[in-house]
Amino acid sequence: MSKLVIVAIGGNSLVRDNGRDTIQDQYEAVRETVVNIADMVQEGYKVVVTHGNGPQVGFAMQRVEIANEVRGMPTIPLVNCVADTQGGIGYQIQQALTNEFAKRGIKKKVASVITQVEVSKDDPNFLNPTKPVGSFFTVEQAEVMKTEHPDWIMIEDSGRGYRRVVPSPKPIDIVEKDAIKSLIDADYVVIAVGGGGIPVVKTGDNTYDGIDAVIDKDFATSLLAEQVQAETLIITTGVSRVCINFGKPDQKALEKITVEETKQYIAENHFAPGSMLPKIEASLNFLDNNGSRVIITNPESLKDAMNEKAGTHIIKA
Ligand SMILES: Nc1ncnc2c1ncn2[C@@H]1O[C@H](COP(=O)(O)OP(=O)(O)O)[C@@H](O)[C@H]1O
Ligand SMILES: NC(=O)OP(=O)(O)O
Repeated sequence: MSKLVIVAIGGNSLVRDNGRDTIQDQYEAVRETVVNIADMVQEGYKVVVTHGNGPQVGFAMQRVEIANEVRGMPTIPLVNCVADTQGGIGYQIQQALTNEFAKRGIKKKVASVITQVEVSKDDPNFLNPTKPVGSFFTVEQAEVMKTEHPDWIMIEDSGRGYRRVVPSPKPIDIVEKDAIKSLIDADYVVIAVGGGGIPVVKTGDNTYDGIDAVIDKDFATSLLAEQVQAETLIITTGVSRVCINFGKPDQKALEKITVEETKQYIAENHFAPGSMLPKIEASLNFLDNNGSRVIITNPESLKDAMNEKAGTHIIKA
């Protein structure tokens, strides 16, 4: 049986125009990304796909708020916006992959699983929002947004501008993990934990309720990778390699790093919170829980990265 690889697609890598992309533009970005995933399937890898929703869920929240302000339409809770984006992006990936397989004559079925992810209502991250969502704003635009929306909390996101942040509790369990495993065993390419999963809290034995938050998809993906015993975790994002001194004149791209070196770079603050740091922490979690290797790269480098010709590779020692 081929080795199981989990590929996480970054939400920002599916958006090209900071909130002005049409659905067709978003589909085109998905289509370009799945070409690289189809290459991996064609090479014989068994693949599970996860994806982010940071930009998209922020756009959805804004649509809801504008419809409420302008037309008095009922608001939609954040947890439902997460579910909507999980369905919308999952649909695009599912259709684009199915079409790509048909074009190449690959006999593989694709299925998305609506995935609830359990969190704790006592998670301290509910009191300290850190997950950037929606568009990037200049400092001047951010000031206007804060005046218009006094309840918004905004942070600077990796030198790319200011963004609204929402609470991001840590994932504890994946409610639909058995369904996901069954589909993997039945040889499906499975799309799961979209947008980090729909955040839910346990209300009893096998009962759940939604809670407003956006789970980091890198943490949810690493938990899924552990629960389905994946061998390799690949996180695709906007950069081909992780860097130290990112954005500075002495920036250096990393090709292969050990867990110990990675911990040292974390201690030296090389990875920005809310963007690269969660990817690195999720990678270490995965390696700590029986994962073999992690690759962080951009979608177009996927195939080369599998052959160690691209990407940043994190290994145990
Ligand atoms: N040390 C670093 N090395 C490379 N990229 C970094 C680093 N620190 C921050 N970044 C930024 O983080 C981005 C990835 O985070 P983000 O765009 O939030 O993720 P996602 O692709 O999951 O939406 C990169 O595209 C880059 O702009
Ligand atoms: N939910 C989430 O982590 O999304 P991004 O990958 O788009 O930030």
